[in-house]
Amino acid sequence: MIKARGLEGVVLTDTKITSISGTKLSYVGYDLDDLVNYATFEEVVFLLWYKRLPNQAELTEFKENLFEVMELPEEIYPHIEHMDLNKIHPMSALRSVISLLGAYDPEDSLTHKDATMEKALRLQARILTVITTLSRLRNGKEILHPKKEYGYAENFLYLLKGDPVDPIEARAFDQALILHADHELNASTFTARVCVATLSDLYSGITAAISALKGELHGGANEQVIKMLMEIGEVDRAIPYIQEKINNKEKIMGMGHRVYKKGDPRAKYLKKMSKELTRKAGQEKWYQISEIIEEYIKKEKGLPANVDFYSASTYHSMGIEHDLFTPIFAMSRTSGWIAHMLEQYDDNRLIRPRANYVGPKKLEFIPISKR
Ligand SMILES: CC(=O)SCCNC(=O)CCNC(=O)[C@H](O)C(C)(C)COP(=O)(O)OP(=O)(O)OC[C@H]1O[C@@H](n2cnc3c(N)ncnc32)[C@H](O)[C@@H]1OP(=O)(O)O
Ligand SMILES: O=C([O-])CC(=O)C(=O)O
Repeated sequence: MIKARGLEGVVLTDTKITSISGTKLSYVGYDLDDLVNYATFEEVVFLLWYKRLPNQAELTEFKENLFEVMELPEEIYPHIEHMDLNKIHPMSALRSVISLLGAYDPEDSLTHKDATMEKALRLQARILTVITTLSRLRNGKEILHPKKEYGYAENFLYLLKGDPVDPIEARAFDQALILHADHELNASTFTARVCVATLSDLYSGITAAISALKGELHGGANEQVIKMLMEIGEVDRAIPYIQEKINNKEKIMGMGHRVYKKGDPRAKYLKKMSKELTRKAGQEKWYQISEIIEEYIKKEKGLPANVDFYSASTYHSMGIEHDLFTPIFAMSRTSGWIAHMLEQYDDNRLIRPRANYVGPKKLEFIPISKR
């Protein structure tokens, strides 16, 4: 038996979705740099699911199809209204509501491909509405309805904050969604694939994946980054704060990566966005503190910033609530999770590794009355 702690370096499967080579990242053969500069999130979702870029007519239809199913079904609202949304973390609420949406979605056979793609569309469209609805309800705001003329990123910002949607923010947010859309066999994607490899459905896979993304070693790191920035508060406190953490052998959230040892290719884009948007919001200090931390950790520990690091100050500068950062990651990654689950269905084998037993052996059984 081969043993690899944390499955480091283990190749589970072939994939046609995402490739990581050194510090180069591509989706279905397209360089991330081109996608982030020239594509929209919807084009990337289409690419991940259908393994080719859409033409204009296909993209228009895909966007319309997403829009058509964006509203939440009526039967979901009583469940949400029963949740104490000011106490429950939105990532937990999201996990539960996605599971509920699955309960109300028809249980079609997995061999019925069209039905599976319709489910995929409903999931991608409604995860947006779930997050914005959770936020608006807990803030006592009326629920808004998606607008057909808005793209996915714009609709998210609109449903969250209302009009007007700032075009600079909307483009940055769209790019952030592209940057988070897929990342090969990260922990949550692996979780989704393990789940559906039992021939469970897409909702089960997404619920499982959200659960895995929630942890702070994975997607949950972005919320921890903003928490850290807020604790630091001022530029001159950054170095002493980080030094103390390092002396206490604590991890610095948003730094380090299992695969990228020399740099995460997504981080430079988020860094640029953070610089521009914090400046636009008159909050440049969050970018400055982040940059000090990044340089210090690189020099002292040789660790690069990952995708979660600069997304924190970027989203903060857009006025997004901090506990929505990880749900937003989930919203984007739903596209990649779905792509991977579809790929898993296409060439499925149950995922079932082994464990090396190291506990006690041949113990004498003592009946409960004598223990
Ligand atoms: C979207 C994403 O999921 S990106 C990752 C998001 N997660 C984070 O930002 C959390 C902070 N980072 C980490 O915990 C890690 O770097 C991970 C989990 C991302 C990758 O971890 P692994 O490849 O398993 O590395 P591992 O945790 O074993 O660390 C190796 C060494 O580097 C150190 N290290 C790794 N990351 C950090 C960090 N962020 N801060 C300080 N030290 C770190 C570890 O303490 C360990 O040191 P040691 O060998 O002296 O014990
Ligand atoms: O690939 C990983 O291990 C984590 C990551 O960066 C991601 O999921 O985007």
